[in-house]
Amino acid sequence: MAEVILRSISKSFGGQKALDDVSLTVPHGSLVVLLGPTGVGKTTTLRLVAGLEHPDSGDILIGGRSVRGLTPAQRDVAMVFQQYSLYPHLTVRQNLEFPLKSPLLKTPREEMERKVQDVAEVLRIAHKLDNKATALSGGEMQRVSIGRALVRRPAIYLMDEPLSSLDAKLRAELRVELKRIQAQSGATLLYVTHDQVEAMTMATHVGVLDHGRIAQFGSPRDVYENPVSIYAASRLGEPRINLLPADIFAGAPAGARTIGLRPEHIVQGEGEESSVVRVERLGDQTRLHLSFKQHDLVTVTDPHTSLRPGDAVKVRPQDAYYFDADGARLV
Ligand SMILES: Nc1ncnc2c1ncn2[C@@H]1O[C@H](COP(=O)(O)OP(=O)(O)OP(=O)(O)O)[C@@H](O)[C@H]1O
Repeated sequence: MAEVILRSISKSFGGQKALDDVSLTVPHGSLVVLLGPTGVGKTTTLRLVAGLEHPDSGDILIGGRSVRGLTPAQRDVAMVFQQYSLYPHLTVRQNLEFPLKSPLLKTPREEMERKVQDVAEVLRIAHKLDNKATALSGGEMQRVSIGRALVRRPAIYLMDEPLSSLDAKLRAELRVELKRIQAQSGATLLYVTHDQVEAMTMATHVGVLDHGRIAQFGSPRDVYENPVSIYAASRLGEPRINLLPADIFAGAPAGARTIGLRPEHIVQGEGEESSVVRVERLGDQTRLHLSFKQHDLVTVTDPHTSLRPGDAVKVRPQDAYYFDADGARLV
């Protein structure tokens, strides 16, 4: 496993800048999640590290060595794509063995069998080892694709939304498994997702991408608690951060245009009056949709609340964020 460094990477397709001067370090043994909406350059970043694309400028180092000019195989990366890519004519076992059969690795038969069995068990596909890859459900195929990466110990694993095609239960299970495997084995992983729950629960570091630039890089907790901008603040947190005109409450600092309130920044039962629009019971969380001076506010409340639509609730901000007219954080 190795540290991966991107140094001032830029990449355009036609006239369109996909990445604009991106510098990023994926520390040895870390799980770095690239987070951002569609089209910000997440997949392009992975493809550049893998050697499937080449930067217009900048350099990529894996284990301290520039990989310029090296083929994907020479870079020793294992990539899992959003869409499974299996050999359909082979069985699950043969698909999982395939990466170990590379002439470079020369894996002994016994070790290969053990690795395949271990990975199949972790990914809950051991009972399907002798099935043809085509005789699997979509979720099973995706687990085999993840397994094909995990049987190896490359310098870095690159994963592009590997769990997005799985159902919610399996996604939640594999999220925990992948994190456990990574933490136990000390693997280095660069992981792309839209899913903020994956980012919050799996990442050692989060890189928030905004139109081909790194908007913020830090631990998930740091990005959540200390966002540098409205954009970064909006990437994490469910329900999403509430954004209102800064002067809607007294006490906004000079230059503030927007106040950002996460649910925990809204004290209920004190302050100014709002009215309940809806109480949304999600099982593990009860959300309170409020109307405050013509603005919507969403927060969480006691699961046993007796509040009903039309009721009045007092609210006041506590430790809120303030942003300037450009969306940059002030305090
Ligand atoms: N091969 C390509 N040819 C032309 N444009 C491309 C190519 N690959 C990416 N792009 C463009 O580069 C930008 C970044 O794309 P990229 O796929 O990296 O985004 P992303 O953040 O991974 O999005 P998604 O979550 O939808 O996969 C987009 O504007 C995309 O249209």
